[in-house]
Amino acid sequence: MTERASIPVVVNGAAGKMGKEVIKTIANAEDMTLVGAVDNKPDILGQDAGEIAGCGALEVPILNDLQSVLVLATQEKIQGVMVDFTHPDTVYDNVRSAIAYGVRPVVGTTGLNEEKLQDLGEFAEKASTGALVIPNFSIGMVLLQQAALRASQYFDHVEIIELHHNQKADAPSGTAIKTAQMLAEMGKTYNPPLVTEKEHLAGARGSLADENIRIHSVRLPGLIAHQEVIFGAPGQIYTLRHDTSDRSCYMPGVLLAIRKVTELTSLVYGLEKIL
Ligand SMILES: NC(=O)C1=CN([C@@H]2O[C@H](COP(=O)(O)OP(=O)(O)OC[C@H]3O[C@@H](n4cnc5c(N)ncnc54)[C@H](OP(=O)(O)O)[C@@H]3O)[C@@H](O)[C@H]2O)C=CC1
Ligand SMILES: O=C(O)C1=N[C@H](C(=O)O)C[C@H](O)C1
Repeated sequence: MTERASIPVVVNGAAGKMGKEVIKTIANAEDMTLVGAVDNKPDILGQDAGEIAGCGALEVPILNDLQSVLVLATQEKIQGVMVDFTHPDTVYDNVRSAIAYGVRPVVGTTGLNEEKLQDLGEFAEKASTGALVIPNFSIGMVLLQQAALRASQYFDHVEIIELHHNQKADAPSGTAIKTAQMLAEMGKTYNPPLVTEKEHLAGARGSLADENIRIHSVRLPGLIAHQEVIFGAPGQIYTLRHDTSDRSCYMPGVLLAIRKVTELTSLVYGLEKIL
């Protein structure tokens, strides 16, 4: 029997909340090998990524130099994959570096706007390198978005509320932005105004996304990640809600993305496109 070669994976943001969960997951995946780990938290540099993630030593030190770690992902039979859960300010550069080294990015980090996504898409296309940008890896969110698209055929009024832990750097969430984009792609403008509104406190009506969809962001300790899409029509409200209680909910999606990206030659945006 021929043995399938293992996919070499580098995790960027290895000491973060998502990075640690990803490292534990890769350590248990038979078809993947963690070959490198990157983070910029000074106190953990040089320490074993598995020990930091809480799954026991993996003989992979956490380093602070993405370029040299990417090289490690190019030494194996199969082209490597970089999983990125870092920060909105750094993700664009990380993805460009990975593609430049021929390492396929699987990006969970939010904050890539349309212009940057377009630019990365063109770069990946030129390099014939697969890349996945996935604002939300949970299956429940994909199902919520699909239900929202169906509801949008019947409701003209909709608003989005996203609620997250208060360590989140960006607002609104990447998921809420993607949900609004998907609703906007249905080819209609929502929420036709009935009155002239005046905000007595700036931001009271949330932020205005594509096609007049408003997004409201809540940040509180005790929350993880939650989203409501609320449709309204005379005499009725239809509410879709997704709640995350543990970051393990993202891991089946992350594993799927690592496997799928090795088959792609361009950039794909959204988990729904690879299910
Ligand atoms: N797509 C999805 O399903 C999900 C996406 N996310 C997104 O993932 C991202 C990370 O989230 P989370 O894990 O909660 O955040 P954390 O802050 O817990 O983790 C991020 C880690 O990356 C490190 N880091 C920051 N900048 C760099 C850099 N330039 N190079 C290397 N390491 C760096 C941070 O170090 P330091 O603290 O020292 O800066 C930290 O250890 C966010 O954008 C979040 O929105 C989160 C959950 C699910
Ligand atoms: O920061 C988080 O936690 C999350 N970020 C992603 C986003 O911004 O949509 C995904 C999920 O909501 C968790």
